Amino acid sequence: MSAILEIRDLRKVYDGGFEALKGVTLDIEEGEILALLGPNGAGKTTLISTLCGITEPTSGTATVAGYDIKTQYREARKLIGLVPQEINLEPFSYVETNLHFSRGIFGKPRDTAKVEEVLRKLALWEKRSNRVRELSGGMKRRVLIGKALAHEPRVLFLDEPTAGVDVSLRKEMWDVVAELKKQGVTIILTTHYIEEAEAMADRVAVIRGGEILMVEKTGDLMRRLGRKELTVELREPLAEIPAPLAEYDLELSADGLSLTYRYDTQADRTGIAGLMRAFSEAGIILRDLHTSQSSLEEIFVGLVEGEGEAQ
Ligand SMILES: Nc1ncnc2c1ncn2[C@@H]1O[C@H](COP(=O)(O)OP(=O)(O)OP(=O)(O)O)[C@@H](O)[C@H]1O
Repeated sequence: MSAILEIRDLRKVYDGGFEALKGVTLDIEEGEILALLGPNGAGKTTLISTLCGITEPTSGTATVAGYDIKTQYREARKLIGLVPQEINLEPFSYVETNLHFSRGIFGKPRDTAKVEEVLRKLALWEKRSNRVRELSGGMKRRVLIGKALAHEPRVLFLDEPTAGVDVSLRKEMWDVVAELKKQGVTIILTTHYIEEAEAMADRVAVIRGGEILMVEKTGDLMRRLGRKELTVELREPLAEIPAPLAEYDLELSADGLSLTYRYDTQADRTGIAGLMRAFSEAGIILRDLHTSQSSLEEIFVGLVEGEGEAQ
């Protein structure tokens, strides 16, 4: 896979001096779903708006399929579809008309077959002749996605697709996103919910205070989320991990004086009792023990705190 979006040291300082993006660098692979996870005010919308050309970056660069978002704005923007957070549809407009109109804005010729394809993909074909006001909330959100897809973009931004929607609608949205991924669309979605990132995303980028704190595959992230570390200080240094301890996930420090054991707090058994027995059988004398949470947990605790402050 190759990167379709390359973001390099992107900064945004708003008029008045507030620095909303502090040098964001990120690559997004073609066909992947990336969740941008962060508390209120983290800079998620600013990042999306900057990439879509709604907000000017103060410095740094970004390219979409090689096109620079500033110097080759038109080419770059054509490749992007943006689904905003708010439902901003004209209530009396017809579903199908919205999609035709959207294609027109991007200078694409009228294409009934293409619009039909998008409407079918979003299970909206039966509703094509309905007015927006006659649709359910979930359908309206799908029309927004349809509008964003009508000009055949390669990258789709979904800004909080499920903010304020009920559980069944949230699941419906997850299914729509999964279907789009199958069709090869690259998707970047913003969310406050770890659960949502887990359900949809291939990778998660955590943003806070205008900085990307980490980017990681969703599966790895979830595995690490429930993990803790036990550090065992030894009286005598070890040259290597002794054979009786080989079955445990242990890491020996460079000075040989401490061993770190990672365990899953959500597992039925942490394995600590067995590990302690193995230490004793191997004749290893312990000086001290302490546990710590993995840094990822700290990041998430920090995120939750950040969210609390903003509300
Ligand atoms: N036009 C603006 N002028 C000045 N500051 C702004 C402007 N737009 C956003 N900000 C500030 O930039 C920071 C990032 O805002 P942004 O909307 O990007 O965050 P977000 O992560 O999308 O938050 P939310 O989850 O609440 O939508 C916030 O502190 C916000 O107040």
